Amino acid sequence: MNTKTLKAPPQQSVELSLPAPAKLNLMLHIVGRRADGYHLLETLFQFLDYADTLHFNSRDDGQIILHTPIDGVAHDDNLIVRAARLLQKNSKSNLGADIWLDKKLPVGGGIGGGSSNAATTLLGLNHLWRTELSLPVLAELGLSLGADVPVFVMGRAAFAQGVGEKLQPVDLPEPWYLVAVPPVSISTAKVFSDKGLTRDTEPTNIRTVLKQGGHNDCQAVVERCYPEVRNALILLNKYVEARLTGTGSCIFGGFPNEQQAAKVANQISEKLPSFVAQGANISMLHRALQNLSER
Ligand SMILES: C[C@@](CO)(OP(=O)(O)O)[C@H](O)COP(=O)(O)OP(=O)(O)OC[C@H]1O[C@@H](n2ccc(N)nc2=O)[C@H](O)[C@@H]1O
Ligand SMILES: Nc1ncnc2c1ncn2[C@@H]1O[C@H](COP(=O)(O)OP(=O)(O)O)[C@@H](O)[C@H]1O
Repeated sequence: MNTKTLKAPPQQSVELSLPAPAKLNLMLHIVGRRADGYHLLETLFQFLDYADTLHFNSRDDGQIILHTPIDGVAHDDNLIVRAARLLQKNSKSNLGADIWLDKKLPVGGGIGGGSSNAATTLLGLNHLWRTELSLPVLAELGLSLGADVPVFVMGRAAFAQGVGEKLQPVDLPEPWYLVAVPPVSISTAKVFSDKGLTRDTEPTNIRTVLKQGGHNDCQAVVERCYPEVRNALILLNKYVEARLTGTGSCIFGGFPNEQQAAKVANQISEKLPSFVAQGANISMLHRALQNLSER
């Protein structure tokens, strides 16, 4: 196979291109643990207008081929390939797909790149293959791939409970965020298995969170284990109240407009890479699908 020619999608013949946006956890409380070891969370998810892009062409032979590998992730382990095969199995579709990924979201950054790639694959191929599974069915399928997949499938900013699958949509302000990317990739499983992680925050509710905010229980562990993140927080906190998203490594702060966020991004740029993006209550993926259905 000539991988060189396959690295980029064949521009003219791509049937469908869709974004796979990032998320932030504006707060993340750990309120307990299930018998299977998974943690019970309360978290506020908001999307960012900042995304990977996935390109899809359908195939008649049923094969799923991802042409753009991610370093350190085997083809068949990639959440894109796993999501495509899961949809194939559950829809009994005979079709396959050629898929290309333009990766922009940092891997292991706590902004949900892998889960978002999986959700975009489920919704994208559901559209391309005309398999017509409903969003709740796709969200349930997605949950078997990762705790974060359902929120990306549903596409609405939400207060989440359980392991992240019990979703209550919320309307939040949509500020501009500066998201700093410390030079480290963090394993979610490693943070959740840390002995020092506190797992006993009092359960709260959506109204209290919207009024009083919250914190991220993973932050203390990540600050202790990763000096890159600790130092990034010290730096960004000089300009704005900064917090970890998910299990890290990314940290973020909110601004009333793009200019103010970009100014700080510029001021820290020599020490800390970052990007600026607006918060979104409806994900870019859902806005793109809406546009398709209106065409
Ligand atoms: C912590 C959060 C917050 O949004 O995000 P990230 O920082 O990973 O982006 C998520 O709950 C992560 O969701 P996701 O990245 O899909 O995690 P999964 O693949 O399901 O789980 C990875 C591993 O983390 C642990 N895990 C995950 C979720 C959870 N509620 N409890 C856990 O204990 C388990 O050990 C699991 O094997
Ligand atoms: N398409 C994908 N994009 C990113 N990571 C993936 C993908 N498929 C599998 N992975 C695996 O999922 C892990 C978590 O990645 P990612 O979703 O970027 O981070 P986080 O869970 O911190 O938001 C990666 O380290 C990688 O091993």
